[in-house]
Amino acid sequence: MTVGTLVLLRHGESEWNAKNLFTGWVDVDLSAQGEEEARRGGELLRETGLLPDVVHTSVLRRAIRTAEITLHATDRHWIPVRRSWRLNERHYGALQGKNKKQTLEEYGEEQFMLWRRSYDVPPPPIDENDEFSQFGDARYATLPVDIRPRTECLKDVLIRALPYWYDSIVPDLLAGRTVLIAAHGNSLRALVKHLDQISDEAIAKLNIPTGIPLRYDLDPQTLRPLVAGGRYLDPEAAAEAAAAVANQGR
Ligand SMILES: O=C(O)[C@@H](CO)OP(=O)(O)O
Repeated sequence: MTVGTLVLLRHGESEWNAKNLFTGWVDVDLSAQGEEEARRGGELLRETGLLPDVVHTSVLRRAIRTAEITLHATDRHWIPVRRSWRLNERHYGALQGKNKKQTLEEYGEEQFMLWRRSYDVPPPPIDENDEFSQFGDARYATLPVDIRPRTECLKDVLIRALPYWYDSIVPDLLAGRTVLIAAHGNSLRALVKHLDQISDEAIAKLNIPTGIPLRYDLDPQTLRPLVAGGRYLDPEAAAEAAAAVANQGR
């Protein structure tokens, strides 16, 4: 059995990353720096000859635009694209729209980190009528109300992402394709947790930088990574940027 190559890409810096706001399902755009990061991501793919055959994104603008810019830079703007809410960022509940630094000051380090990085503690749910709720959003209109989240912890994200992984992404990999997933910090953390079998405790320390492609070569039988953690196409920039993500709020 053969297997294709998996490339994970967190969207470039968004306008709300730049303002240090919890974002989740709020559909903000890329910042100018984020657009530049997406272009650089595409250049890295082109330089290393890692040309995607198919792309999967969330239904959020920052991932969709990152995929477009990245593919444009690799001259692969024509490949098939599939989108699913199952690749969306983790729904940040009532924290959506709140400043990370102020939240840290108001609730303290322990609570802040529980909400931000614990595996199974979700933030408080968002009110349906909150200005940052997605309850009336047309793109989720066909989702039954009982699976439309009001908040999510990382475990919830993994549970809703796995059906898409197995039903839509794995078949592309088993067809030998190079598969690009353009998604989000926490939906990618959930996928990486699954692939690398990271413990519930250890996943709290894993941060994914914006705009740097992460390559995974997989065992064709088990679909587990041949190299744990995969390989960033620019490892030095990735380590520096991941440390900056870890320090957000401080
Ligand atoms: O705000 C968010 O939606 C995410 C990603 O930007 O933030 P964090 O890294 O704090 O989980």
